[in-house]
Amino acid sequence: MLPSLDCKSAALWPMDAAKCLLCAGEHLGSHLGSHLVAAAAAWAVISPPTTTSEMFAWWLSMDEVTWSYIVGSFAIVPWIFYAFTSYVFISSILYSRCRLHHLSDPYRLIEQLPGVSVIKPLMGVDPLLEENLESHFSLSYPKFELLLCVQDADDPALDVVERLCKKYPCTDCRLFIGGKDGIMNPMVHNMAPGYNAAKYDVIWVSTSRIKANTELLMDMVAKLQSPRVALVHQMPFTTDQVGLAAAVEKVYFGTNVARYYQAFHTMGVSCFTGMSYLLKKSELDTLNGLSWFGKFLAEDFFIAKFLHEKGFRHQVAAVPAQQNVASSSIAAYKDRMVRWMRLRLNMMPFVAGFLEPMNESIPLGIYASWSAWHFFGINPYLWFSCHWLVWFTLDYIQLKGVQNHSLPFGKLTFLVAWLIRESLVIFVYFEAVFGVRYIKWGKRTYRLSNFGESLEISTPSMYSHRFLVIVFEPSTHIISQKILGGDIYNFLNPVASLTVF
Ligand SMILES: CCCCCCCC/C=C\CCCCCCCC(=O)N[C@@H](CO[C@@H]1OC[C@@H](O)[C@H](O)[C@H]1O)[C@H](O)/C=C/CCCCCCCCCCCCC
Ligand SMILES: O=c1ccn([C@@H]2O[C@H](COP(=O)(O)OP(=O)(O)O)[C@@H](O)[C@H]2O)c(=O)[nH]1
Repeated sequence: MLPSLDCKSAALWPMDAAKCLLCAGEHLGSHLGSHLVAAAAAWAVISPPTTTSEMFAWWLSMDEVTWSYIVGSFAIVPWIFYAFTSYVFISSILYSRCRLHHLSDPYRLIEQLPGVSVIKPLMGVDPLLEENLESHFSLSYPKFELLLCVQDADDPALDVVERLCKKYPCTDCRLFIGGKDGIMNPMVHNMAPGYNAAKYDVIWVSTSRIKANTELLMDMVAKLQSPRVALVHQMPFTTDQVGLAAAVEKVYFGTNVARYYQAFHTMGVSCFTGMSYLLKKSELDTLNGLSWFGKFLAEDFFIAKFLHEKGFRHQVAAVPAQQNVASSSIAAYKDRMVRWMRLRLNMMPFVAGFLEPMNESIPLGIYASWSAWHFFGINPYLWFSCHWLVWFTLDYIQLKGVQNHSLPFGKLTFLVAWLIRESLVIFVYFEAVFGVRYIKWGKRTYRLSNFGESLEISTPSMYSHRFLVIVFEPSTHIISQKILGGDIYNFLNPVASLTVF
């Protein structure tokens, strides 16, 4: 039964009036019918609520003042994000202009350059792998060794390694094949024998994508000399490659990543990506050595965390890391972003799950446009357009600062790549959230839990039963139910979905 109401005492706009109409409806017909009649009448006869507070108050039968406080609190949040984002934009643009690309002079700081053990984990071949490896073989640093770690004996990277060993017979170089048993993280598994055999205290982990040069190594070595510093890392960036996918990658690393990387550095917060970094082996060994970090998938995050907790500072190298790969595609870029996002979601759920997306241009723009309308009555479309224009312009300035010379593409390509990057974030986020525990890297899928601290190799049975899909097959006109043989990652990936169906 519907609550009975004294219709005469109604007419307190709009809730009571609606209830009164509901009451009238009760006398007229069926239960559901009465609700519909009442709702339609309330909207048709009485003018609908005009402010957000009135609307919520009306919907949820709550007093309007309480709702206006609640809605007002929500409307303030984007301005806090704006304040933070403004700091991030300004500090990182200034950082790129004033600190980045300013090399330390090692000879001024150090009398004798220390030896460096360079560890290169290798798996598979990219057309530019040889160029990347050669840039390490040909370093003119006075004392270094190359520790080349190849995943398994039939990896095609071995041919490239053999060719370069013959070409540079004077380079101190050793080869390790097959990794160290019992280590989950595939990259650490691969690098462990090289790390254990290193003869110098300064270790440089330089992944296969990285193209190196002597100046950047000198700069990193100089920065590592302070007794308070145990880790020097390069901010990730890319070399100049042709194609839209390469432009999207450059835009991502040169805008979004650079912004956080540099701004957090100015705040003393470590933002670290483990694709190219120098560390003191003696200090990592007091934390049980590199192999111990192989129990995490995000070894870089935990190395940085534990060294920081030991009281060490981290330094950012003057030169951004030059990821030099030819075989990039937007799908591969998206998959990498999903993998990284899942890692961050496991390790920092609140930061990656809420703060990070809320500080992306589209969600923040929509939120702030509503807030500007709520507080000041500003047209939300106008606000969003201005918001995007400012964001776009600042990103362009940021990218130019990180690039430090002319970009390999024009403004129109930048616009297209930027739009793709900003829109893809939303898909990446949702794909990462569904199936957040499962991360595919190298040849395996892993399952993470306990804030990224527990890691196990995932078997198909652990996730194959999770998604029941209704399939319509046009050729036979049959509607059937199928169990998806993978996690939602496959479901959201159009290419994989086609294969499954
Ligand atoms: C009030 C608003 C607050 C906004 C806060 C926004 C927070 C944004 C946070 C992070 C964005 C930075 C993104 C940097 C790129 C990260 C890349 C990444 O995810 N890397 C992971 C995987 O690394 C690879 O692992 C394999 C290895 O071989 C590869 O070479 C690696 O690249 C990596 O594991 C994760 C690193 C996490 C770094 C983020 C640390 C940020 C900490 C921010 C703390 C924020 C506090 C905010 C306080 C206001
Ligand atoms: O199973 C694997 C996966 C990766 N790697 C190496 O780990 C490094 C980082 O891999 P990738 O570029 O895939 O990581 P990302 O930078 O995308 O996180 C590279 O040198 C790879 O050769 C490895 O040795 N074994």
